Amino acid sequence: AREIMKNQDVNFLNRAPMELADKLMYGRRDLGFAPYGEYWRQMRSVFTVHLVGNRKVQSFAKIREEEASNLVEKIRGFLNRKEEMNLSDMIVGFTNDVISRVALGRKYGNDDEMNFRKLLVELPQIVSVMNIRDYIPRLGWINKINGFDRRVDKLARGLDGYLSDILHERRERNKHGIHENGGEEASNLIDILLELQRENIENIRIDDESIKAIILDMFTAGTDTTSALIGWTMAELMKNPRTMRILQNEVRNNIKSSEDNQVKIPYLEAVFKETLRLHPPLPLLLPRESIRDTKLMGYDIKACTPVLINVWALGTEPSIWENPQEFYPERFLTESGKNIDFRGLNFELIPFGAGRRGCPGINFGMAVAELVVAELVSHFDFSLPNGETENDMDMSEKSGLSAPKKLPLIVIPK
Ligand code: HEM
Repeated sequence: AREIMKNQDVNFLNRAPMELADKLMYGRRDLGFAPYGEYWRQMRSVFTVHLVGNRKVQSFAKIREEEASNLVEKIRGFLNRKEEMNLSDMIVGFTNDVISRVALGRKYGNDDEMNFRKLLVELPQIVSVMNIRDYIPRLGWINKINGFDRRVDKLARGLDGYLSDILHERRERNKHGIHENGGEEASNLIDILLELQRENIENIRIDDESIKAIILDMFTAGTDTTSALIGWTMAELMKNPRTMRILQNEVRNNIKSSEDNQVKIPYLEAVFKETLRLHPPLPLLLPRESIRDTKLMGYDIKACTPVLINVWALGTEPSIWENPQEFYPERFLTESGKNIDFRGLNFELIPFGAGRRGCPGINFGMAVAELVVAELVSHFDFSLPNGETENDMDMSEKSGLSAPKKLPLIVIPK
């Protein structure tokens, strides 16, 4: 992993071509699936500087907080009824609402918008399917027979229709230069992209298809990954009541002693590192591809060789980690453990990848995940339904490019 993403990063900067990305992301005009080259470089700079840079992530704090409060209120609705609820579905809905508000400046109210929401939820699920045609082209006919091709075409048409309407609507609204927040600064990503398009900043030519593809990136790359992380964190906390109790105490004490909910809680960070170690949302990262012939640890690698990096194996490798299958956040609080971070420098823990093609949305995703988990564990205790205990919990993953929990997490809140 270090050889590919650090020492020879420049030789492995391409993404392996994926048919679904061609169809759904306007011929790979997004960032995540764009082939290596000038267009990718420009979009990467637009993304990291203008869309998910630190200042931007901070400016979306209010949206995160409002949506986390909405989730807490929804869960409160279950309290008196003592009913079980599907926490996994609620987490997916929450993540989607945050990203929709940030990206599109809107939430879903009427039926038409709810249809769009359904498509946005379906998008990352479809993209994460291991498409047989990418691996064994001769078996591609299977996708025609089982209806997969039709489903993808319908999804692409549906998304494009809604996104074109939204672009038109935002252009009309922004004609007078007044943004939703009444200020001069655009408050959502689609407005920022339209502004960049108008002003032709840094000589980057952004057409409508680039805007639509970049917006879809937020949903493909941002929602499934972030909700898988939140879902796994809650599942591991339910499975490990000792850890849940320590975390609840830490969070509740911190909230009491501080007005500022941006404060870092070391135990919460350790819980996230431990979850990302055991359940990386993209266990094989996003497939890369070599851009030229090279020699890798003595082997000859041809140009255009697809590369998969098994970060799940790195996170559970017994020669690196003590009791690797045990959920034990304290390992990240010891003298040696506290220096291990997930930002691409410590190759034993690289759930966000590393190097120039590493995830640009780390701060965005972690800000959403940290806030909502802190809110959930500080407001509620949770138990399992039907007298189940933590030993009965099924912790298997769904298979695909992303790996959320296979069975939904059903809980009773108190
Ligand atoms: C817990 C949440 C997340 C995880 C675990 C995650 C993980 C990853 C991984 C493993 C990659 C591939 C890295 C590589 O090839 O080295 C990636 C790429 C990417 N991620 Fe994330 N991600 C998360 C959240 C987000 C969010 C919230 C956004 C958007 C705001 C985002 C946007 C992207 C984009 C655009 C790329 C492609 C970058 C490129 O190809 O240049 N991610 N992510």
